[in-house]
Amino acid sequence: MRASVIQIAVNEDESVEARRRRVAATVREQAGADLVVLPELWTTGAFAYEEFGREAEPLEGPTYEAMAKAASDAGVWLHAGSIPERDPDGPLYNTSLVFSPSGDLAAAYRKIHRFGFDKGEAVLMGAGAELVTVRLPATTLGLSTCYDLRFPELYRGLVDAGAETLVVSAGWPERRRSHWTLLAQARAVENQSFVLACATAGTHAGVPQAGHSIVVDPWGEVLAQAGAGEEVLTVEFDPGKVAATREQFPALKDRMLGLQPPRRP
Ligand SMILES: O=C(O)CCC(=O)C(=O)O
Repeated sequence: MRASVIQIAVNEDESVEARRRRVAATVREQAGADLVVLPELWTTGAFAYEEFGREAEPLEGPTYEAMAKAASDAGVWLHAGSIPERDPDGPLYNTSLVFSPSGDLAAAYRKIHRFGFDKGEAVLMGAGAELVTVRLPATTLGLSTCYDLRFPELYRGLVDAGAETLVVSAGWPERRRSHWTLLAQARAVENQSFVLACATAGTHAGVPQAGHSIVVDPWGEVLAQAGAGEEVLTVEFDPGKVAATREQFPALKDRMLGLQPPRRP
């Protein structure tokens, strides 16, 4: 299976519309790949909080239209990263879109863990509540977004739902880059799954982005990692390695569920 992880630079000197056109053209260039992955909130930038409301789109808005067409033009499965979604009946959501090679929407995932503690995304957006997997011909994707990476129980839920390839679409800050690489490898090892983690490059809202998108195999080996700038990371991997790893080292079968909390003295 061939995947292209597109690490987009999100800088303020480019309009959202220009970036949308540029990203669509880059997706089209990936014809021949099985799967293409984009980062989180690449229209606005994950830290450009003031832009969220201004650039929010209905689910089937301009980014949806452009990405659906790019997926079908290239004939690829496209994880189109996330958009600030305006729910007509509710708040904004940080919503990832996955398109099939014919350009149909295969899945939408609303980010469950919102970042910012008591500001930014945590107060501006609503929280998703549903785990999302997507069946591809060769593997099952489990979807997650950025800060989700810090919450291992989400990934266990995805694995229980059949995920074999964990996709993390992110806008991760440079300041915590070491956590990014460490957590991507940890999620791969503990879940015996591939991890495809796509981040942004550039600087927006004064926050330098980490870049360093990464692909990790179910044994925790790094198959490819990007540098700091804009880059397309192309990787070939054997989805059969998930079943082989889980069979040869069946740690997932040794989970002890339903543990009792400690007794009070
Ligand atoms: O957890 C982190 O360090 C970064 C998370 C983040 O930037 C996000 O979820 O947008």
